[in-house]
Amino acid sequence: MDIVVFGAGALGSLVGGLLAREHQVTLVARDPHARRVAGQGLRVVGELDAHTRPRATTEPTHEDLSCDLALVTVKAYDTEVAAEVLAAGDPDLVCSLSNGLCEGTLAERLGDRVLAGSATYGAELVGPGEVRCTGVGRIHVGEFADDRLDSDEDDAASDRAERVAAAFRECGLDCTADPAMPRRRWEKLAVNAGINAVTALARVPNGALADGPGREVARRAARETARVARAEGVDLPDERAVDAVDTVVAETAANRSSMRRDVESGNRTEVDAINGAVVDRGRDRGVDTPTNRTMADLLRTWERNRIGE
Ligand SMILES: NC(=O)C1=CN([C@@H]2O[C@H](COP(=O)(O)OP(=O)(O)OC[C@H]3O[C@@H](n4cnc5c(N)ncnc54)[C@H](O)[C@@H]3O)[C@@H](O)[C@H]2O)C=CC1
Ligand SMILES: CC(C)(CO)C(=O)C(=O)O
Repeated sequence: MDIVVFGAGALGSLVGGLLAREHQVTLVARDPHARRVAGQGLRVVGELDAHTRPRATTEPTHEDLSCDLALVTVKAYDTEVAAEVLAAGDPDLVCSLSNGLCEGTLAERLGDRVLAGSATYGAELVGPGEVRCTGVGRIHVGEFADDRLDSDEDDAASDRAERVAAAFRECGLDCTADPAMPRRRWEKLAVNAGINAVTALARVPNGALADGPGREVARRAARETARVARAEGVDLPDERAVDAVDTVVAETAANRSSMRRDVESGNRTEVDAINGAVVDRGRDRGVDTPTNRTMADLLRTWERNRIGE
């Protein structure tokens, strides 16, 4: 496959670097990372080990963007720009692995070429040209557009999702084509809504939510997310969302969540696409989301002061 990875920071470099084992991959990244990858290739260290030679550029051409698959791995708040740039090319398929509900923004410009995706691999950029795998996880891809989804969730995944998953597996990535991506996206949103904001605000590792008051706040945020999902027609029971939070807390106990890392390094967070999205969609559907609203307000207060508005 001819694959473009748009926004090759930590996750995009890990996935793109591994995909370059078998496919023609172009990383769209920023310098000095792009320059180093173009010159010396990309090193994957940590829990996985690889040295591959994807192409890398800061300014993709129309030809670069006319590929079989464009993987979007920018932070959620950069999705609109990613959609705009990709729409100037001609990718056959586009799939976001970002957290938050980013597919709608992509579909506005790229239509039914958009697949939904989610990733639980852990990645950190060590420096230019080098990415560390901090956790071997799983990738799921599947249909996003309503008119392409089968009503029976037990049905097989679509052919095009199967094709993408097979291309990932060829390179050693654990990837499954999922016929029930809407539920998976909302379940992941519940996990992020529960864990990320609480750990960022309380400055604790994920494992601190295994018991005590932090656990209760995370569970409340996840239950609210499940209620909004159901109001949108997605079958996500409260217990399933809460179990997902508990499982990820146990599996990533020693991790600093991405939102905590953002806050501790003074960077913008993805709160708008996570807790903010739960609040906004809840408001549209008449579902109250007080826990998510409070956490989103607190994080936005921090963000506004960080950038001196
Ligand atoms: N890092 C991880 O372990 C995981 C991350 N995610 C999600 O994946 C997304 C990406 O996360 P990270 O890779 O950690 O973030 P990151 O900040 O390391 O990577 C995003 C990259 O996109 C680049 N970028 C943005 N706009 C660009 C443009 N117009 N042209 C070229 N490059 C551009 C940025 O420079 C940055 O390097 C987030 O939504 C995150 O929540 C999901 C699962 C795991
Ligand atoms: C799953 C979790 C919570 C792991 O830390 C994550 O996705 C994140 O930190 O953004």
